[in-house]
Amino acid sequence: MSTTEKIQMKLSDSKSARWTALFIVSVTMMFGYFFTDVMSPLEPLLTAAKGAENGLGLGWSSDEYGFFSGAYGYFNVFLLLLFFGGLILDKFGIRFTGVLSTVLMFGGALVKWYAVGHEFGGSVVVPFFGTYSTQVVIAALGFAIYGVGCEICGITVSKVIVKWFTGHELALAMGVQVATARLGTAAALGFSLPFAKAMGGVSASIALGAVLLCAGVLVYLVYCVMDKKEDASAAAVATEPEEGFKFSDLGGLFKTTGFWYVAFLCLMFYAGVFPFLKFATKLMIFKYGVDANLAGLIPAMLPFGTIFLTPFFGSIYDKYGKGATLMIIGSCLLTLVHGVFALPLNSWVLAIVMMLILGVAFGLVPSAMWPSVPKIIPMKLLGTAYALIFYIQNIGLALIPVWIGKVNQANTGADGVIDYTETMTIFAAFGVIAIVISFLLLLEDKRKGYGLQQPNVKK
Ligand SMILES: C[C@H](N)C(=O)N[C@@H](CCCCN)C(=O)O
Repeated sequence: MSTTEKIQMKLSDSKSARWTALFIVSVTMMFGYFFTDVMSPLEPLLTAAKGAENGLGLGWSSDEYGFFSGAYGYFNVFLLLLFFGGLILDKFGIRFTGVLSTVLMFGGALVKWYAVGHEFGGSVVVPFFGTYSTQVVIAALGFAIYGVGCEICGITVSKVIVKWFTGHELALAMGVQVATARLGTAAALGFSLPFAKAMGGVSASIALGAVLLCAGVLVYLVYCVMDKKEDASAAAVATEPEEGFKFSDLGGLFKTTGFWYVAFLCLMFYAGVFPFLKFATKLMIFKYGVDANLAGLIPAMLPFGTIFLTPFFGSIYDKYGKGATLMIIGSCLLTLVHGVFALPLNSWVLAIVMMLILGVAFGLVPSAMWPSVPKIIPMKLLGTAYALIFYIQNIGLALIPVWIGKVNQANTGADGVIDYTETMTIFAAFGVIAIVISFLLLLEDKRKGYGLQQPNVKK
């Protein structure tokens, strides 16, 4: 049999097979993203006085809400679990790590659901953070466990996509996966608050998320069957044995400057998006005077825009290249939007326009950044590389909500209204740093020839 005939036998060379694999893992991630943001639009209820808002208020402070929101990243960052997750992925493979991570997500969700649905007396001192009510601390514990699962699942899915799409439509596939995930975020931002109100409790939205995560475990098991078939077909056509992961290879990863630029761009860019979303619903109410029942819909526009734009920009990158340029433009837009949010302009129309522009930025940077990683780092280290990037990003996801929660608390007037000028200036500053890093990445690409400005699809 000729080599060409052998290559055709690989399962991932079948267009329908690789897009089916992508669809399956994307659905698992979508359920995860729903859960990640299911609490964001509930901030007005969580921070309303106990029993207020038709008995739905939980009486959390802004500081407690910030502590809880950051919990997603605590175990990933402080216990280094995400870093170990990357090593587990490279060592034990996609099937084991994927199942482990989806089960962790589901388990963490159950703990959070239990915490929010029950009354606990007293408070707990959390070293270095502050003193929070027992309910907040247990909910944060559940969210921290969930966060470990979700992040490890994220790096696993990234590796799945690189495995199936290298040499094909890699950036488009990553864009489609991210777009599907954004559907989950949009659904959470748009429906979580009305759902909680209709069902008579905040915990109802969390329960819905937990049910979806349970389905996510089952969906991933279906992917495992496909993955096994792909491995069998790849082994049948392999001409050379694939080089395995060795701990000694990590040195090369640490010495790659381009890798660090991507990691810090990721930290700064995502610091300006995900933590912002956690506070955006209340921003719309207090700064732009939007009705509390509709306020979640404006932040929900952000992920909706990216559903179309991320695959669109991904296919531009696949066909025409210019990955570093796309990242620079995205970082500039992020800065513009947060800069405008910091200004004393209170029109809700402006808020909507800015949210749409942020959606463009949020389409541009992820569509170019994630497919650029395999151009800088070899496949055998990809799990660890994605894990380290996610790790550094999680430092921001863990600590920035805590910081913003405290800033909002400090800027809350006697009437309970928050002045968002300082908060939004902080977010704008993240954008400025992202611009600088993305230029450095472009220069490094010119120096090292990673091919970030080159198309991904091989003609
Ligand atoms: C939150 C998570 N760590 C993250 O960064 N997610 C990215 C998508 C990563 C996909 C990589 N192939 C996002 O933009 O949501």
